[in-house]
Parts: sequence; C-alpha cells; structure tokens
Amino acid sequence: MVQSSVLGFPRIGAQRELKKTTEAYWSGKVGKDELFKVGKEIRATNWKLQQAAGVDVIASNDFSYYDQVLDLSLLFNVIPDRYTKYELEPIDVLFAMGRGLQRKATETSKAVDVTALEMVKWFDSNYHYVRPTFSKTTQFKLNGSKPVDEYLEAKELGVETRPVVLGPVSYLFLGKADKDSLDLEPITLLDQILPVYAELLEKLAAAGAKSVQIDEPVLVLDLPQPVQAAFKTAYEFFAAKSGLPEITLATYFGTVIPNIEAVKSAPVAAIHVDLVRAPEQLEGVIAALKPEQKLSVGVIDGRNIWKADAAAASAIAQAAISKLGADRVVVATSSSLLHTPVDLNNEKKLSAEIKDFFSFATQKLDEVVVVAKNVSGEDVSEALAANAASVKARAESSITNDAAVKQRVTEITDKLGRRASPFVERIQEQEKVYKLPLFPTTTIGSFPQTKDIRINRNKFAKGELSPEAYEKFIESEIEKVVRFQEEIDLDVLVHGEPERNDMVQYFGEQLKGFAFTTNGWVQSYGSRYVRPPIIVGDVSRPAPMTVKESVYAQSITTKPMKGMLSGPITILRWSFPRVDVSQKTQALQLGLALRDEVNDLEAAGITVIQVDEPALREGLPLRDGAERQDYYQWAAESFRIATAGVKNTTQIHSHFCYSDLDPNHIKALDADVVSIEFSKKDDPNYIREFSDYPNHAGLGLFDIHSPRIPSKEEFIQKIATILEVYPTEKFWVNPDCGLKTRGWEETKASLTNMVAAAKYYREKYAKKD
Ligand code: MET
Ligand SMILES: [Zn+2]
Repeated sequence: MVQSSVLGFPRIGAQRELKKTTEAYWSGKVGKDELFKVGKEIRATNWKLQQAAGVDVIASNDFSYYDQVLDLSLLFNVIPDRYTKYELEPIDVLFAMGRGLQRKATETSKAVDVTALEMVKWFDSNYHYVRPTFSKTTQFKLNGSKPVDEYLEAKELGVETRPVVLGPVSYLFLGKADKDSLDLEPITLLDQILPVYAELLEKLAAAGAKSVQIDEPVLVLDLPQPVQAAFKTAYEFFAAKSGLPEITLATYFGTVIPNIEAVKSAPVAAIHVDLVRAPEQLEGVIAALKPEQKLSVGVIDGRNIWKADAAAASAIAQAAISKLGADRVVVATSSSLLHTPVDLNNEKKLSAEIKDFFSFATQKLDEVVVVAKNVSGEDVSEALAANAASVKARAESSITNDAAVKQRVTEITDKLGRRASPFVERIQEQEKVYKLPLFPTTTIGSFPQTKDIRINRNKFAKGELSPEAYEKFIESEIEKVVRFQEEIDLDVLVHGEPERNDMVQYFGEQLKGFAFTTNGWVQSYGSRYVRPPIIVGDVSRPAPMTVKESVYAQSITTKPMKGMLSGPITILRWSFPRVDVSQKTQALQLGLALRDEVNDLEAAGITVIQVDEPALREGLPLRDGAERQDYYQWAAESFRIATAGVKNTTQIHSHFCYSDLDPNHIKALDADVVSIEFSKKDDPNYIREFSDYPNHAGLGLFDIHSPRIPSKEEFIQKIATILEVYPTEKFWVNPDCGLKTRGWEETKASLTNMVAAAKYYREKYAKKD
C-alpha cells in the first residue's frame, strides 16, 4: 500500500479565525487563553480533516501564531537581547520579534519599545518569514516545547502525526548576522545548534513520534561550499544518535540535482522532492537513493489551485514505484499547502464551469489520497473519470482564449518598451515641472484601511450601499488623506487607496481574464492574508481602473498627486497564474493592459505615476542560469511596456519591498524614482549598492508593519547613516511600504516626524551652499 502524505496544511482557519483572534489579542480585546484556544481548535480541525480524508502521513507543528521560522527562533533561543529585557511572556516575545512592540508603562509592567526583526520572502512565494538574526552572543538552547506539545495534542485526538521542523542548514542559511556581529557567518554556528536540534528530536521520540519531517528547502538554491558540506555534518550527527525518530528530508520549490551530493551525504530514512516544479529531477534523485531509503514524491501542487491531473500525477508516482517498489514510495503534496486557500467549498460565487478547474487545500487532500490509492492498485476509477473529465473541460474551455490579446502580444516591438529620452534628460525636464525640494517626501500609496472603510466596502459589495453613496464615501476618505498630507507638508501626495481591498485583487477584479474568490485567503505574513486572483484566460483591460479616484484626488490639491498601479510582475506573481501558457506571455499581456491605464492616467492629468513591483525579486528563478537571465529580460520588458508610453515630463515611480533586492534587479526597469523597503536591513553595504543606482531612490525609513513610532531624532539618525554613503541629490524620503495596516494615530505621528527630519536636512544642506 503506497502511503499518502501532506507536508503541511494552512493554519489560518477556514473563516480566518487565526487572524481575528491574533488581532483581537494584539489590541487587548481578548487574552492569551482565548488566543490559545482558537489555535488549538484550528489545529484539531485540520488534523481531523486530513484524517477523515484518509491521508496517511499528517504533519504537526505546521501551525504557527505568526511564522514557523520565527517559532523556531523562539524555540532555539535565537532571541536578540533587546527582546528579553522586558520579561515578556513567550508569546509576546514572539509577536514583538515578528511585529515590534511599543507599550506605555502601566502599574504592573514596564514601558516597552522594540522594533521587529527583518521579514523576507520565503523563497519565490508571497509568504514572508521572520529572518533569524544571530549574534556572537547567541546561546542556543531549547526554550520551549511547541513541536512536542502539538504532537501530543494530536495524539490525544487520536491522530498520529509527523512533526515538521525547518532543518538546521536551512535555518542557519536563511538567517543573518545581527548588526553587532556583521562578520559572523551563520552557517559556522552549525556545531552549536545541532545538539539542540538533537535534543528536540529526542524529546519528540520520547513523546512517541516515530518520524519527523525536516525541511531543507535551501537544497533547491545555489549553495556556497560550506553550506553544502553542512548537510553531511548535520545529518551524520543525527544518525549517530540512537533512538531518534526517522527523518524525512524534505525539499520543495525546485530541483535538488545540483546539490545531489549533499542529499546523498545525508543518512536519512526518506527524501521528499517537488515533482510539480521540477519533474525532471526524478531519475537523478532515484539514482542517488540508498537501497533502504524511501522517496516521497510531491505530485500534488502546494503552490497553485488548479485541479491536479490525477492520471499524470499517478504516472509520475508509478515511474518511481517501478524503480523502487511500492513500499519505498510515498505520494505527497509538492510542498506544504500553506500557499493555497483552505476550501473551495467556501466559494459560492464562482460559476460551476470555473469552479471545476480548481482545487484548494481541502480538495488537495482527496487528490493525494486518490493518487496514492490508484498507484496501490485500488479501484478509484470513478474519481479518476471525474477528474479526467474536468481536466479535459478546462483544456477546451472558451474562457481561456482571446484572439485580440494574443494578436497584440505578437505586435510588441522594442520601441514600445522604450521611453522617448534617457533618464538624465527626463529628470531635467521633470525638475522644471515639479520643482521639488531636496529630500522630497512621499509615501508608498496606501493609508490606514480603517474599519469604517471596510464596512462601507462590504456594504457596497452586498448592494446595501448605492454606487453613488459609495463613491461619495471614497471621495471623503480621499479628501481626508489629501488634507492630512497637505497639513504635514508632504511633497508628492497619494490618494490613499481606500477603494482597494488589496493591491492585486483590486486589479484582478477589473481585468478581463481573471477569476476571483470570496474566501480564498492565503497567509502573506503574520495576520496579513491575501486573496490572490486567478488568471484563467488571456488578460486585457476593458475600462480604466484607477483614473476616477486619482483625478478626484488631484482636483482637490495643487501638489503633485501620484497615480498608483500594481505592476505586471506583481499582479502575475500574486495571482495564481495559468499553467497552460508561459509566465512571460501572461506578464506581457499584463504589461499591455497596464500601459492602457498609465496612458489614460497621463491623459487625465496625472503625471506622476507609480507602478509597484514588490514581487519583482520574488519572481526571480531560484537558481542562477539561463532561466534567470530570461526572467530579467521579460520582467523588465513587461514593466517598460506598461510605463514607456508617457512623456518625458511624466515621472514614473516604482516600489519594491520585503525581498533581497539589489539594484541590478531593477536597473532595466528605468523608473525615474524608486522607493525601497530598507528600515530593518541595517546594512551599510546595502546602501552602498544603491548609491550606484543611476536613477532617484528613497530607502524606506520606517517599518510599516509595526505600530511603533520613530521620533524625529531617530529619523535624523537613520538619514545620517544613509547619507554617509548615499548622495543627497538622489535622496527621497519615504516609509518602507504602504500604511494600510497601520492605525491613524501612529501614521500621523510617524509621518510628521519623518517630514520634520527631511526639513532638518533640507535646511542643513541649503545652508551649506
Ligand atoms: C507591498 S507594496 C504596497 C504598495 C502599495 N501602493 C501600498 O502602498 O499599499
Ligand atoms: Zn511595499
């Protein structure tokens, strides 16, 4: 009997229970007990669901109140000193590291003021993890028992689980050195961290766990030699201990072949590979297995929502079985299902035709089980026939094809993606038009999405508010934001994006070729979830999407108003893309659709236009090579197609955040001004890299994920650090990212202080000349 296995299940709850309760906890509306109770309920529901679906290997410790990597930092005591001095409860240390904490003193507790750790993209996904931050004083020790507790919790419910934990090599490699220890290479901490991992594994074994899933996703990256060598050290260390649970070494999101020696050197019971993303690795991985090792074949996509082709998935599993035998093969999801929405059955508005294309996490459980049964020789013919019919219907559907869009893509020329003049000329013309001061100030686009905004948007969606009344409401919100920005004297204004539920969904809903869900939430970071639209067909823009709001905003101020758009790569990456045409084709179609919008904005008098590309870096293929070069080319081309149709005096901005971006990733976009999340990077080398960036740039000066308010002096200090290496004439002043998740109070205070700091420098440099 071939076993079925699920590497992890979404932890947000079918009705976003986790978000509701964590946010209530943060705002003091509910206590720890309630938070823990909801967490426990979600875990129980998920385990039971998988058990009922007949999944053989079910993960535990895939749950997290914020982020699973952060959980590990707390568990291993990788907690920078600044978080420990307040005597906070562990859960509050966790949240403080994840999102910062600023709290006034009360009778029973001291004042707290601490920034969050850096948050970065998890591989090429839109999930973000909190980066482990090591210093020379880091003392690894077991600081809790979450994986053990959750294993026992499941057991008590009658569910035997396989605890999952991020492996030591990945954990170290994905971390970084703290400011005080910049010459520290995290991987050199391996010998110190291994005994603590072993202790955890021993405790899991003592609790009864027969096997564990240790994730080493960095095996799909280009690894420096010491990191490759670390696998042998780490897994031999575990193998030398007796009585530990069996280890399944899991990789995902790519091929392990370039690191196959590292895989081979690990004496583990089983290897898991992602055969959705990299089916070509199967043969090489099989050849590398030792006779007693099992192979977990990831054939059900953990990253996308298309119904699996059960016959094709079975064929892959069958290929493995024919070489290894049925008892050495496990049929699995390609990765954790964290990246997919919870349950398609919650979708009431999708047409039956479209709904039949999809499979969310809950449905994927059945897919894994059906494939495992199929290759075990069980009769699942009914399920297979239904699946084959769905797959065929999708391939033949008229929803996917639009001849006019296809034609337009073939007509793309080089010229279409080139602005009339080079940047050096454009910027001179722009300076004459906008006459901005030194250290111009701006924001990234969104302002607080208040409860009021959400209520009104929902009412409008339900038809309880007329379009006219809703438009009035949005205009009043825009006016509020504009007046506020004028009041604090920002230079380039935004309208605040109150009409947008999400920066990608909003566009997806207005573009042709998209389907969208009502409950298809996926965790992006912490309590922030997104509802990715689904690209189901050729993409075009039937009508202007943002012109009305921008024009209104510009009409009530004399300051420049930025038009705000999400870029082609970001829309592509933060949607579930099609799998029947290339991502390049989808990006070019989006570029053309956005070009229509950019040109319409310009024609309507909006001449500063920001096209956000926060997902640009995340789309970069994980390994160096031809595919990556190709991506640079088409990603930049689709952005330029969107933005190059404007006059020299129209200033194109772009924005990037929460990724390991370097200027080389964005030069070819040729935006006039870029803003980049920076406040937690704290790395002078990073600033240095940006000093050579030819166009203008603002390195983000404060963390928008944290309610904490930096003082004017803090801003002055931050700017001073940047100015040590960064030239004044290219310097923009802005936050890390949009302010939609913040409250008004902290937004006002932070921006006021930021503008004050910009003015301080304006004066300082004005006096100099
Ligand atoms: C994740 S990037 C966000 C950019 C967008 N314009 C905003 O301010 O919300
Ligand atoms: Zn951003």
